[in-house]
Amino acid sequence: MKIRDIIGQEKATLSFEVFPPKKDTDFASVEAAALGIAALRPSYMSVTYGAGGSTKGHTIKLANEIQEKYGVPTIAHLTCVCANKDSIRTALSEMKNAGIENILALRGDIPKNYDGQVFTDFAHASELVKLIKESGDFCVGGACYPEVHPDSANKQDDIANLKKKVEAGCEYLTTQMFFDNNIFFNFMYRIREAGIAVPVIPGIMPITKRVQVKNAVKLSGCNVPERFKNIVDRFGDTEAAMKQAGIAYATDQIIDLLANGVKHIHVYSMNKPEVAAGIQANLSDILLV
Ligand SMILES: NC(=O)C1=CN([C@@H]2O[C@H](COP(=O)(O)OP(=O)(O)OC[C@H]3O[C@@H](n4cnc5c(N)ncnc54)[C@H](O)[C@@H]3O)[C@@H](O)[C@H]2O)C=CC1
Ligand SMILES: Nc1nc(=O)c2c([nH]1)NC[C@@H]1CN(c3ccc(C(=O)N[C@@H](CCC(=O)O)C(=O)O)cc3)CN21
Repeated sequence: MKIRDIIGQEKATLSFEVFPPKKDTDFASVEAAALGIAALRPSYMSVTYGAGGSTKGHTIKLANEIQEKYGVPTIAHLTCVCANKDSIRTALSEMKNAGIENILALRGDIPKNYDGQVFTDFAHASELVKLIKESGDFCVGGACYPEVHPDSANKQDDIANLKKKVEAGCEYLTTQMFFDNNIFFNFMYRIREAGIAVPVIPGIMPITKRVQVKNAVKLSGCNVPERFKNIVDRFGDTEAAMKQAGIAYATDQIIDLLANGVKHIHVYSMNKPEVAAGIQANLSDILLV
């Protein structure tokens, strides 16, 4: 099923993200975690993709299993760093054969210590979006940055580039993580004013370990509010307490978004079924309203 149809319905949606293993030997544990999340029957799940197709086989296998075993629709990420048009066409044809109908078109993170050329046929996700739309009947999503992409000179440029991505055929957007909902609401105002009209799904990252704060900031440049810093300072050394607090913080953010008219929520659940289940349980009645 296409994501545009899932989010086109009246019902609110909650979706979860999983990532494939880098090493073959880790496949079984990741598979168990991903299927544990699929067993919660979220509205859909996304499966990430390593630079240059380094996890291609695992991404496709996980997405296919989630769909076949649990009937949960998936969106496979596809990144164009360290890729060329041929390798992307091959990946798309393998995805199509595995029954994957949705692709999240990303430029991708630039890998450290990569020997080859990082940008060859593609410099931006917008170029990847165009190729995917030309290559078959896929629903294509993309990423957007309420706090501005770290490589962008300024907000205006970033929004102008986002508009190009939508004009290339990107049908909906998922945001980079943020920990202050006001930043999301301001971003929505700015992009709607710029004429970007596609659905935008906030991406919420439950921080359940202290180390994730540093990583989240490094990946996204996101602002960490004082209220959130205090939580990590106080509970970050106690695993169970930090997990509970992280689930509660993410839940609180989600409830505020839903209360302000947002209908669809994506959770960066990071292969943690207990975190996905905790958030889902906290929202069980709220999502029905
Ligand atoms: N769930 C996930 O795994 C997520 C991953 N990401 C990561 O975020 C990073 C960026 O990926 P994307 O957003 O797909 O990149 P993108 O290509 O859309 O944007 C990257 C930079 O290039 C600029 N840009 C985009 N299109 C342009 C154009 N046509 N002309 C000139 N400049 C342009 C943007 O303003 C931005 O600064 C990647 O590392 C991606 O993997 C982001 C969000 C979620
Ligand atoms: N630029 C970018 N790249 C991504 O891959 C990405 C995003 N942004 N934004 C959305 C999600 C969030 N991502 C994240 C967020 C945190 C960690 C992280 O903290 N990783 C720890 C592991 C901690 C744990 O066990 O949970 C690490 O040490 O790598 C990794 C990926 C992946 N996604």
